[in-house]
Amino acid sequence: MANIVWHHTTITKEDRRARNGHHSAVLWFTGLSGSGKSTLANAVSKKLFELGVQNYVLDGDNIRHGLNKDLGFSAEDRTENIRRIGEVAKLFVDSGQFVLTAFISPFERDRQLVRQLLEADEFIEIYVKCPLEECEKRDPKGLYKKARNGEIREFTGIDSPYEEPSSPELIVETHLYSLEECVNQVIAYLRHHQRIKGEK
Ligand SMILES: Nc1ncnc2c1ncn2[C@@H]1O[C@H](COP(=O)(O)OS(=O)(=O)O)[C@@H](OP(=O)(O)O)[C@H]1O
Ligand SMILES: Nc1ncnc2c1ncn2[C@@H]1O[C@H](COP(=O)(O)OP(=O)(O)O)[C@@H](O)[C@H]1O
Repeated sequence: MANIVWHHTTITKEDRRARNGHHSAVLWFTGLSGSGKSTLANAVSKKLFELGVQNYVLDGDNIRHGLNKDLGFSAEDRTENIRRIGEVAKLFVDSGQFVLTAFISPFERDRQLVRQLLEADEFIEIYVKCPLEECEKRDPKGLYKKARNGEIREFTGIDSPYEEPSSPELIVETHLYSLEECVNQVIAYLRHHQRIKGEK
């Protein structure tokens, strides 16, 4: 970028991690609308909070009301949505915290670009897997019904694609396991890979 010089901060990411007593990373939840991304991200956030792990949830609906309110659901806008969220997530990692992101993020390439923004141990892709039929049955916001009626266009899974992650760190199947079991699977992953302390 012309005439813009990166300013190095006095307090480093390592300083902040040392103060917090834990690693920092992105937990990137991806999946269809209604698969359980928000529910799961918030439940994992609560569990991490109880364990004394600094964390914050970035959620699709909320970000689209503020930072990304200029973006719609065309492929280009979804790509820009994920690019900005990736940059924000990186700032959270730099601040020494865990950041849990709950976005459909339907394109493999966009998720890969976010992964490349971060160090290898800072990006944990969690595929929140649930069959379309089940998501449609849940329809927590009534959006699938609208999409089927033609009231919403370019709806993921109906007339806009979802590309399954090719090699996620974790797959959580919300139609097979309870919310509590899914939370435990995420926490177990973090402990097993020494991202947080504790036994499992
Ligand atoms: N056309 C269309 N397709 C998909 N989703 C739609 C659409 N229109 C509105 N919504 C609502 O917006 C939420 C998805 O926003 P995201 O930012 O996660 O989408 S994306 O990652 O840019 O694809 C999504 O939220 P979740 O249900 O939490 O996934 C929907 O509530
Ligand atoms: N194991 C599970 N994990 C997460 N959500 C689940 C699970 N089982 C059922 N659900 C339900 O599925 C719905 C998921 O909605 P939501 O979290 O808004 O999905 P998304 O953010 O992916 O659109 C909620 O009504 C939630 O109670």
